[in-house]
Amino acid sequence: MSDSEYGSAEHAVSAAGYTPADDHDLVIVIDYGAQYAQLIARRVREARVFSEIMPHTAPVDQILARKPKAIILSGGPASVYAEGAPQVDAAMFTGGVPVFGICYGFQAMANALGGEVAHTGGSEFGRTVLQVSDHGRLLAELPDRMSVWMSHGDSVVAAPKGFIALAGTDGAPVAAFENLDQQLAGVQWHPEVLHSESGQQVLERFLFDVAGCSPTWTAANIVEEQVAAIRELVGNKHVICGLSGGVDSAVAGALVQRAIGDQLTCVFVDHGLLRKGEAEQVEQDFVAATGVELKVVDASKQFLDALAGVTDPERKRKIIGAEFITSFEQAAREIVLAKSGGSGSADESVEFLVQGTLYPDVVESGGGEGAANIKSHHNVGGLPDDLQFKLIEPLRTLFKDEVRAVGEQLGLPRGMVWRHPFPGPGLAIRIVGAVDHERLAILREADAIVRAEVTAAGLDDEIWQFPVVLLADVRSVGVQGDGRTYGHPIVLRPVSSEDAMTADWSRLPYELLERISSKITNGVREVNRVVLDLTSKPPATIEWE
Ligand SMILES: Nc1ncnc2c1ncn2[C@@H]1O[C@H](COP(=O)(O)OP(=O)(O)OP(=O)(O)O)[C@@H](O)[C@H]1O
Ligand SMILES: O=c1[nH]c(=O)c2[nH+]cn([C@@H]3O[C@H](COP(=O)(O)O)[C@@H](O)[C@H]3O)c2[nH]1
Ligand SMILES: NC(=O)CC[C@H](N)C(=O)O
Ligand SMILES: [Mg+2]
Repeated sequence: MSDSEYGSAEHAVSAAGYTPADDHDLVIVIDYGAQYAQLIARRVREARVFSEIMPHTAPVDQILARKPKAIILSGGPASVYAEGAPQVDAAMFTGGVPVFGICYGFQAMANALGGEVAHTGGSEFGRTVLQVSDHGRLLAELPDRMSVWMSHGDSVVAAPKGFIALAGTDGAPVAAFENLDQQLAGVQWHPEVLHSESGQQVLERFLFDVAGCSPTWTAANIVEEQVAAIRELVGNKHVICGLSGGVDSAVAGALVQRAIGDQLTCVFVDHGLLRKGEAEQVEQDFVAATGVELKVVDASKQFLDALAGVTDPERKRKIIGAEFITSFEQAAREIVLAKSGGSGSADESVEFLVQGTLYPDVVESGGGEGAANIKSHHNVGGLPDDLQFKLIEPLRTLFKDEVRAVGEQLGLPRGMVWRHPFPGPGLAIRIVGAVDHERLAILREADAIVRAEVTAAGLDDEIWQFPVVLLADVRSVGVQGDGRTYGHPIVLRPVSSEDAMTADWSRLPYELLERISSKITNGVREVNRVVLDLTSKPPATIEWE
């Protein structure tokens, strides 16, 4: 992944992505292939310091050119002494910028500065007891013994010269160190995961007491900053916003509306892959709350024709990404025609498209080196190469919970801000197999039953998202009304999450599951079996495709 995809200053100019105003500190997380790089960035932001991720392949001068107030080196799968392992350029430690190493980053720092890293045979995975020998500044006022989360096979056996070792575990003789003169520190454990006792405090000790960062940033800051940036970028041009009824586009649309008022038209594409009642909801909720001009495009025939017979998830995603843009282009032409009284003159063309793209969409769409491409989100990796619009994506560096904070700041209704996410490709990626009208009708019915039951049980706020999936190419034998049936299974996939980067399966009450199961098998033709997905993310993802 290139650093511009991770959200560098570059796209801020071309696409009005978000970079914080100069008066906020920036902390760069260098990603060594960690599972938790996003989580580190989120924790730093929770400490009210803006943070972005860059790949470990970025040259040091490029990193320093962004003028970070501090750098954090993430964990990673490699061994520092293995051939081809990513190394830290020693220039990272002499640029006058404080650096904090976590796990692999800690080992790489030790290795680069003359300490010793070895495979001691004392691997530690999961909960581990840490004994503090010297609190130093990094662990000041924290308990002498802490339960921390480890995931390593290598250990630092000798700290580099000038460093003070602060703590150890059975498997890691040096589990934390600091060098205050050079503003360098590191820990073997993962302070970013919730299972690590005092994890957030350790990060904050580094940010504030070692690195001298100031806690000035909040997601709400972006309202003011983005409104000004968008106004300047757009001038008097007309802008369209892809509005889905979901949280992200509602917040992005409301933000842009605040900047440019009626120069904005929102475009809702009814692609025929929506859930029951969804189209109506967009009109009722968003238009009522904001008074924005809304254009509804019925493109269901185009989408379903283009998807006919397609079973490969990535192909579905690319087709949907391209069809969305075709719909937006068509809508833009019609809007220009209407505004110009039929003349459609060139200077009234629509140059900009607003999308509610979030940081996880960008990170997960990956590609290139560094992060793997898990799935192409229709609004990032699924975009066509010859895109005619310039993109405005004011939420491109934010996580979901941060977007919700911005939505509340903008005064959007609670029900809209806290709505469960629904993916842009809609039910197409919840039908495992080819998509057609009949299968969509089956899934739509089952999904409506699930949503009604969850709401009736008062559990909407407990569950982060609840995909309902149709295994359209799987059949199993059932017995219904004393007769044999050969129907499809429906999968229930309720999850808890904070930001969709990781998730756990929701422990729902058996009575609710039972009600859902019997209502679906009684009420939905073609379904004779209901199953529950008990997988966290990772190893699975939330959606099935
Ligand atoms: N039916 C649609 N019509 C127009 N634009 C859409 C539609 N579905 C998705 N989009 C665009 O794609 C973007 C990404 O979709 P995504 O589902 O991630 O976000 P969302 O729908 O705004 O929020 P949420 O994640 O809460 O569902 C949206 O922000 C929106 O700009
Ligand atoms: O707008 C979207 N376009 C997409 O192409 C897309 N794919 C997944 N999702 C949503 O992203 C979150 C993480 O999903 P996964 O765990 O399945 O990757 C979950 O909230 C998914 O619903 C999408 N949203
Ligand atoms: N999680 C990590 O960063 C692990 C670092 C290194 N691969 C080890 O096993 O020790
Ligand atoms: Mg959505």
